[in-house]
Amino acid sequence: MIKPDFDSFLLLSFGGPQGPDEVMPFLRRVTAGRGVPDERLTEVAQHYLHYDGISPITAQNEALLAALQAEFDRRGINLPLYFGNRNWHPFVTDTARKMQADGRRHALVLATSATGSYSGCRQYREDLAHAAAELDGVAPGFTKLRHYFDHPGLITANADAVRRALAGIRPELRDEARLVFTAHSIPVSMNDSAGPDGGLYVAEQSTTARLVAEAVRGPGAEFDLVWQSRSGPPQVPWLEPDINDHLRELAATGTRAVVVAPTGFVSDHLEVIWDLDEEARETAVELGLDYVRAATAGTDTAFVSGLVDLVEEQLDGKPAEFLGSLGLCGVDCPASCCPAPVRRSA
Ligand SMILES: CC1=C(CCC(=O)O)c2cc3nc(cc4[nH]c(cc5[nH]c(cc1n2)c(C)c5CCC(=O)O)c(CCC(=O)O)c4C)C(CCC(=O)O)=C3C
Ligand SMILES: [Fe+2]
Repeated sequence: MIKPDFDSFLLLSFGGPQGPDEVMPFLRRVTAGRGVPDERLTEVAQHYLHYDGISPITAQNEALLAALQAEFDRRGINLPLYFGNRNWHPFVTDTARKMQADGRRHALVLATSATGSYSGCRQYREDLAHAAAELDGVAPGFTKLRHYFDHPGLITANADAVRRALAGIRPELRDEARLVFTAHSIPVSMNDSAGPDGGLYVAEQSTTARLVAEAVRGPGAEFDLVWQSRSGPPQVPWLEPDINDHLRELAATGTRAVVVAPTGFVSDHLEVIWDLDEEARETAVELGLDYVRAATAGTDTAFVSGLVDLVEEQLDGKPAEFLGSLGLCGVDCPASCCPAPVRRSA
């Protein structure tokens, strides 16, 4: 295949409400056809309203864009940057229309999910396809960058954050503090069908967690990978254990301190600050655990530089460094990979 001439860059993300009136429309949009019960929506709406209905994710993506722009400038990469979301303004369809009007023909796309799974990879591909289908005339081409769950930039940023978090644990408990990594829970069936051979989501999340734990504490370091932010109807199995149950289990078996690192997310968005800084912290306090939450990669310089390495990998065909052994999945996914779940009504 002839390599396309890339002329633009698109940051593709989830989106979040920017005021109280936007909360319910946003939640209905996210969960349309997904069988998420109304009680769950009402509960999640309260989490957003706790922050005046403003999800931090949009400002965080704008900060990431500015950091990427600075790194592009530093390296002489001359691609204009665009930003679009799946679920809220700026919608990727509107962004694609703007790109078309600006004469852009082929964009490199960075999704704010570092791993495979329907929600984190295939659905973003669908979002791009829908956006292109909405346009009159020739739509820009979109080439998604590979998954970066094992990229040294992401690992370094998270390892530095875990070290800073450990420094916040009482000195006498620091060495014994348990390293607990979290990622978004997904339905077990979604993990079973993730990647060319299934199970890719858990495999990639485990790789990130292991690489970060080993960067901090050396080869063979112990760690736990658990899940947060479960949605869906109660009768459908999702990945377990939940972080709160896990903290109870740890406390019951003698753990006195934990650092919780949400390595499954790239910014401190609402699911991080609510589920970990409010809920899980409260659980930990009740249990008498020392608890410090590590920051996500955000605009960490190692992370941003690593992302730009992925851009350069596409521009000059030079493979970027990666530490894991799961290959370059995320660049040329087979069509059968990470299929959409069966739609259901609430
Ligand atoms: C794998 C994954 C990621 C990580 C990859 C990625 O980053 O893309 C992620 C990220 C995010 N999820 C987010 C928010 C929500 N996710 C929900 C619901 C769901 N998430 C799912 C999966 C994931 N989600 C799934 C399988 C559902 C069930 C409905 C469905 O099958 O689609 C719901 C509905 C209400 C509820 O929580 O029940 C909300 C509000 C926000 C924004 C936070 C903010 O506003 O700052 C972000 C970044
Ligand atoms: Fe989600």
